[in-house]
Amino acid sequence: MLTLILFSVILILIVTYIFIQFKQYDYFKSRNISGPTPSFFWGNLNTLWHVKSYSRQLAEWTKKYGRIYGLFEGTTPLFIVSDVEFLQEVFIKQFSNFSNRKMTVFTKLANGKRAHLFGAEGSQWRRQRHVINPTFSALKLKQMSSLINDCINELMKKLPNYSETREEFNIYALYKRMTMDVICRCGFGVDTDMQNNEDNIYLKKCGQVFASDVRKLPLMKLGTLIPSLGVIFGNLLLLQNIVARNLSKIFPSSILNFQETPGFWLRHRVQDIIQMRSDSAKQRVDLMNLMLEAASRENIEDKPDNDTNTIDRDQSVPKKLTYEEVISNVMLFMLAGYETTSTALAYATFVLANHSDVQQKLQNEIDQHFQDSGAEETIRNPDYDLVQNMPFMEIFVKEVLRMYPIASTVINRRCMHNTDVCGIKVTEGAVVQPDLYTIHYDPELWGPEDPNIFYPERHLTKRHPLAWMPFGNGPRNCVVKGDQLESKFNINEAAVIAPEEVWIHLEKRY
Ligand code: HEM
Repeated sequence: MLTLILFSVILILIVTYIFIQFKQYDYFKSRNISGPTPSFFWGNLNTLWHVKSYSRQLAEWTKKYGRIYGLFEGTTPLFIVSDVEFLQEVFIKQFSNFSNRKMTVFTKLANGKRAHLFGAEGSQWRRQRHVINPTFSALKLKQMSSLINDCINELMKKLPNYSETREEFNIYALYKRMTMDVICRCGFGVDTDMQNNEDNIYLKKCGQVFASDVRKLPLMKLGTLIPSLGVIFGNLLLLQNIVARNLSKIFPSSILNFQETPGFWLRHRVQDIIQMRSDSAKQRVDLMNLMLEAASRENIEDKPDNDTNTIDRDQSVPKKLTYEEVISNVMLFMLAGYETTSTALAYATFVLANHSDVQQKLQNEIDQHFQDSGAEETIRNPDYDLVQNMPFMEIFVKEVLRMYPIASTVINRRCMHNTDVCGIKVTEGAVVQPDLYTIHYDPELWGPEDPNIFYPERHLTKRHPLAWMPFGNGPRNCVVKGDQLESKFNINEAAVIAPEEVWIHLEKRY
């Protein structure tokens, strides 16, 4: 009898679960929004996990289903949008309803003590952004110019060898090493020399972090499919790493090769460095120091979310970070800056190699500035102000990132409170994901010149505020501001759309 009751309860639970799942798949139909057919349990993930490019697939579906269509990650509904008015509502006007990103296993894991700016939510995010925003001010970046220039000069020493032999070489690899040196010096406080030491362990570990697509880890996939169990999968991932780390200490040369993931390895190194820096009296101007100045050993109580749309003007937010948060953010800057910036530089080089007219214009502007400034020191060490005064450089960079929006997949917003956007009901938990390729190549937004052509001057015409968003948009955009574009390239996520290699050959001008 008891067996029969138990069996009936389990059966009812399974049937209810299946019924709720099926019902969820009516989400877009009930709103008259079309989209590719989801399959039971997976939603559209089975397709998305197997396509070569997530962003290109979204653009393909936009051609078929229109400017707003629906997808499912497991049972989570995703609005895929290339309608800029809708996006303006979500990213700017209704920011308080859409202040967080899509939930991932890492977001769940990072919630609480360990959260960094990218993953933090609500009032914790607001406090962190309040502290970190000034760290990326023009003044602070200016103070870091010499650290950055040293790394660029190291790269410049290498390039003449290639122009003399006129051999083709993969410049992307050199950019990666240079970018990592910059990040380690500015963010990490370690004077690495990866450009001359290819075996550097930090370079290897960072390379490994990007080589493996974390979204495809089995525990990450499970967390995406069943978000309600995300905390459990996240903690299993953490446990797996703690066990591997301790086993590798006990059996350092075991044939079983116990290893924590590269991300966890990096986190522990950052922890050691922060400890050293906090104990040392020596000061240096870098991102780590700027954050350590705001670090507190005390517990920080965040007030309940007050739905403020502004960050800088809100004086009630405490200007403090915990040590755990400093560690997480140093790690974040390292990962957020490395792949994005080196890839952007690689695309910029690709464009210059293919457009001699653009190359010439940029060269003229640079030559002109150096002639005007005259001083030998400025020529060797161009600073932030000099680079800010180059209008063609600015539109060139903007056009590179319009055609190659490298971090488009990380731009999304999760609905926090049921609301209405442009007449469509969006419920708590649903995600809005812009289809950036369609937006950036939309002739209505970017014409009359063909958006498929590299034409920097198109940025001289005023466009829709949401037509260009390689750094996202609204209060939760990239922490390095738009007016610091060029320094972004100097300063420096598997979400980055990157080429494998960029082979070029150099010729001496004189
Ligand atoms: C070409 C270079 C870069 C590109 C294309 C880029 C792109 C992006 C994008 C698309 C986002 C998401 C924005 C949104 O959701 O609206 C983002 C966020 C972020 N980026 Fe960047 N980024 C770049 C460089 C950097 C650098 C150098 C750093 C720091 C060292 C950085 C730190 C961050 C942080 C901390 C966030 C999270 C902001 C928040 O949630 O409040 N990025 N970035």
